[in-house]
Amino acid sequence: MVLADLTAGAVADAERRAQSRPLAQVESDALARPAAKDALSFLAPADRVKIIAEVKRASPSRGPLASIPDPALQASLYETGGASAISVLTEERRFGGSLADLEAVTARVSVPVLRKDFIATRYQVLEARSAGADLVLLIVAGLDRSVLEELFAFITELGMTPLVETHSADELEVAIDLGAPLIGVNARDLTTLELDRDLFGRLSDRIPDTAVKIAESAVLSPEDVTHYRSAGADVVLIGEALVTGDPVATLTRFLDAGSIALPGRKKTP
Ligand SMILES: O=C(O)c1ccccc1NCC(=O)[C@H](O)[C@H](O)COP(=O)(O)O
Repeated sequence: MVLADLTAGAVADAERRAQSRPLAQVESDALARPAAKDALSFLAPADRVKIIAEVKRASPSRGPLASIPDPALQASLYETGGASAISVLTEERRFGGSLADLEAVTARVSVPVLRKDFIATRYQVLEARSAGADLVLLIVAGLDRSVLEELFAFITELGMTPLVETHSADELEVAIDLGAPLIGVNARDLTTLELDRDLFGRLSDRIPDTAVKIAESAVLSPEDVTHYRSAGADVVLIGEALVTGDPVATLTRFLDAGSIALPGRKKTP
């Protein structure tokens, strides 16, 4: 199963890193960092869609996408284009990412940065904070409930914001029970890699208005952004469409396409 393999590989890679950088060291590096940015204020619902733009070199579903020799430059172009946050895929084996990418990006941009990886241990969370991350992804389908709750609390304790990712009504219930402030619905089934761009629209009404509603994956055109926005997305997370061509121009077109006010949608506290 893709998700289980990705998670096992990410945990094994973190265990390897822990041999040269023990937990006590990464913890002290994490605690020495300036406070994480308040991601919720950057991603709060507004009269237009917001975008989390992803630094993504490759993926299991699409293979190599772009070499991205300078991830910090890529991220700064995203910021120039109007992204409200940056996602950095740090998984090494199938996405070609690294913690060094994350560290380079957090050093360059002023918007919050998400560590996008297959997080299953406190060590990985501490690595995220020590590299300057403001947000950490937790995938409901990849974690036992007790681990999910523990990591959610730990991320919050470290001053970061968890983005809780779901792909079904049942997983959404878990995210809501946790009190997740940012709830993502990924169009991609991480066990089969199939895409369902309509899933967000089927689930979005169930997400409480107190949470920021994030549609993830499968945006290739401005029409896809309009589709998600019209279905109630506060934020859209986009990878593949931004890593080639001119990301500033693409983001401008995407933001224009999501410039639609959602009647009745109030700002989160
Ligand atoms: O992208 C994949 O193939 C993939 C496979 C297995 C687990 C996760 C995967 N991607 C992570 C993501 O969720 C996306 O990178 C992100 O939502 C952006 O998606 P896209 O705009 O479709 O590149």
